[in-house]
Amino acid sequence: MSIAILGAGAFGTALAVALAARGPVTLWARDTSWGRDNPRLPGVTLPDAIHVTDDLGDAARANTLLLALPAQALGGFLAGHAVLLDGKRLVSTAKGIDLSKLTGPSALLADACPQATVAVLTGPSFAADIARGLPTALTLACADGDAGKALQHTLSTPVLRLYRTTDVTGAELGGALKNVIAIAAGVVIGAGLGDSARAAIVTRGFAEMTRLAARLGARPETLTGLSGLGDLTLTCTSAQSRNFRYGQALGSEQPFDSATTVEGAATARAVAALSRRLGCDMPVAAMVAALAEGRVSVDNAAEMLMTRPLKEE
Ligand SMILES: NC(=O)C1=CN([C@@H]2O[C@H](COP(=O)(O)OP(=O)(O)OC[C@H]3O[C@@H](n4cnc5c(N)ncnc54)[C@H](O)[C@@H]3O)[C@@H](O)[C@H]2O)C=CC1
Ligand SMILES: O=C(CO)COP(=O)(O)O
Repeated sequence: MSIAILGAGAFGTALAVALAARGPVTLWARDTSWGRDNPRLPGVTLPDAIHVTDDLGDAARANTLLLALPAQALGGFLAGHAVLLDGKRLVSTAKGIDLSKLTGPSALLADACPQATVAVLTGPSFAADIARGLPTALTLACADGDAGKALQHTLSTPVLRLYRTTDVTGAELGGALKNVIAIAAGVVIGAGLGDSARAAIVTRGFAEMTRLAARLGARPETLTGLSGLGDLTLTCTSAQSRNFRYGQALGSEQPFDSATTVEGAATARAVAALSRRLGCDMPVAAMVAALAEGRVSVDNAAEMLMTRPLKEE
């Protein structure tokens, strides 16, 4: 099975390093001027088994293509290149909800490439950890159980352990929504509101993650698995997380580098639109969207969440 990774950001590069332990991997990037040392993943020199190319036609000859692009870039990329990808095994690593279509990456892939086998790779995993060969467990979600099993075997290594599910909706929503809650957790810590408040926002955030996911047809157990609770735990507790750090900057009114990929900001806006459409109450996500757009202050956001009507848990 030949493998290519499309997108040489931190995660695409880290996956290439991990999979190169099993055999040759092609890594496609728009710009390959960095040679064997990708500034998106500092301190890692690519092993020889990775073929780096800026020729998408060359990369797309592989039969398994991992799309490691940000969620808001995926639709535009597919609009330009779907013809090269259709019919392949396509695995998205994007953790977000497309703002214009209000869908996850699997629907974008299926719409653009109707003959492809579509899957999602998600779960708790920092690129730097994967690139260092630290043990990591992820979820491979594919609606076609046999295709999912084949992909699980193709993409697992001794240190990259993939569990599989056919619940693509649940797996990709877990990965997208945890980023929104991680921003909220970062805001709490950045604003000095304390660890107790963080535990509260993460738990209530998880409640609304499961509520929206259930409305969209996800299975509850998927949300309590690696792709949901697992990734929520990681992202809300680690300063390695860009979403958490962005939240910290918002909470402490510090500047944040706008070139950093922060999936949860756009996804919070997408979730706010979805929650209005579905009549599904998502107060933490709504507050993250308002904070990211500068519509409320941190003090107001905390007060608004604390003074909502009292209710059963
Ligand atoms: N970094 C991490 O630890 C993890 C990231 N992810 C997810 O993987 C996805 C990618 O994240 P990262 O690699 O970390 O982001 P990144 O910001 O490091 O890299 C994004 C890459 O996508 C490229 N790109 C953007 N738009 C493009 C387009 N239209 N065409 C071609 N290339 C384009 C950029 O040039 C860049 O190389 C995100 O959805 C993220 O949530 C998932 C698990 C872990
Ligand atoms: O998805 C991730 C870890 O599982 C990476 O999180 P950040 O995008 O917040 O860095």
